Amino acid sequence: MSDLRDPAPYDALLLLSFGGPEGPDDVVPFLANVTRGRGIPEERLKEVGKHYFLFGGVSPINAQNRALLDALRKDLADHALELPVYWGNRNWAPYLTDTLREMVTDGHRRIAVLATSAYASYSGCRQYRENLAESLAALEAEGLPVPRVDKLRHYFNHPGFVGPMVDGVLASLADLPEDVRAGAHLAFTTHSIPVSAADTSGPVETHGDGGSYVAEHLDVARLISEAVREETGIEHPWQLVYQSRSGAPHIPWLEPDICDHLETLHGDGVPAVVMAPIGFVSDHMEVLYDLDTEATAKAAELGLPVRRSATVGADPRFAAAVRELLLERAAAERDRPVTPCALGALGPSHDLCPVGCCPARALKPAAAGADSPF
Ligand SMILES: CC1=C(CCC(=O)O)c2cc3nc(cc4[nH]c(cc5[nH]c(cc1n2)c(C)c5CCC(=O)O)c(CCC(=O)O)c4C)C(CCC(=O)O)=C3C
Ligand SMILES: [Fe+2]
Repeated sequence: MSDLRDPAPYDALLLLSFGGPEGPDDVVPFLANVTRGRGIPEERLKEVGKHYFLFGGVSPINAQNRALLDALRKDLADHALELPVYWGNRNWAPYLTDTLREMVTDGHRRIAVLATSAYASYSGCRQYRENLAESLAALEAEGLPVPRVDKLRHYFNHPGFVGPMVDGVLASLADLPEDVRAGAHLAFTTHSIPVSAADTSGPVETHGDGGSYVAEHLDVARLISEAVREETGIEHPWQLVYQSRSGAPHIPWLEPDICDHLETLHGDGVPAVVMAPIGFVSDHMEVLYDLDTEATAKAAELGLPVRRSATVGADPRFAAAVRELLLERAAAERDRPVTPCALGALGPSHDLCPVGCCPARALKPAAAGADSPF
């Protein structure tokens, strides 16, 4: 087998996600799981609960993950790779510990993990690694074998992630009324995080200089806007903005918020805006509520035409990218030479988070990093 067709040493793939409620009775226990020990104000929780109830208590994230599972299984089968794919979540069923227990019981010992979070940050990377460590510790306490888990690198700049978003922005531009299309601005949005978390995101070398989180998003935004310009011949002005802020108001988070940004653009006479949620792998509740509901209502109030571009979701190009990431990492684990695939100025992200990468407020064991206890 050529080096890039052999999944060994991996014997299974785990899709690791956030999880979300599947009905009204799930909403409060789900939010309790998410916020365990995190000091999110009561007011904010009530508000976010309302967002879920507005959609019948059902988060879109689980259906998105089921579709991605199907796409991954199809892609692997189409490439004659017999690697089983499992799914586990940090905050709702199927829970990560239960899935890992099932994987170990099925005989798997060397697991590649794809997290549905493309960028470096505490919330998007280390928190997933902490949850992996907790689940592995639970298996150990049950007397079960502890598998080795390797988290696949951040894929924000992989062509299989960027390409579908370029198509999404082009489709949204085409959907705008013709008279405002050429003047449209692109507003790339991502989850706001505390400025202190942004500044310490990624490896220690990037800390204090704004961190990896913002740099990675800026690279993706630039890649998408350049590809759009190449396709349309028009240079649409763009900016990276934020959404879904939580936490106490006196703590600084990344700004501006998308709604304030829409107001500013409207005040500047901008005729239309495409909102591109590059920070989200699929249509999460943040996309459905904060953009499609709240920001879209804000734009209507201003009389500003807006469109929200598609997330990557279960695009077959993304499924293929996951296979490529796995095969590249498998070859690297076998000490074979590989050239990791990445676009943009930052290059391929690290395979193993170094010590101090995306630090937590309180140090906890984290798996799949240089200082993993497993
Ligand atoms: C960077 C980032 C991502 C992207 C990376 C990734 O995808 O993981 C992400 C994803 C998600 N966040 C989600 C939901 C929530 N996040 C919360 C709270 C927070 N998120 C934060 C950051 C992020 N979050 C932060 C800094 C907080 C503050 C509290 C804390 O420091 O922990 C809260 C509590 C209430 C609130 O504050 O909003 C909820 C309910 C869902 C599920 C949505 C669905 O159901 O479709 C998803 C995919
Ligand atoms: Fe990290």
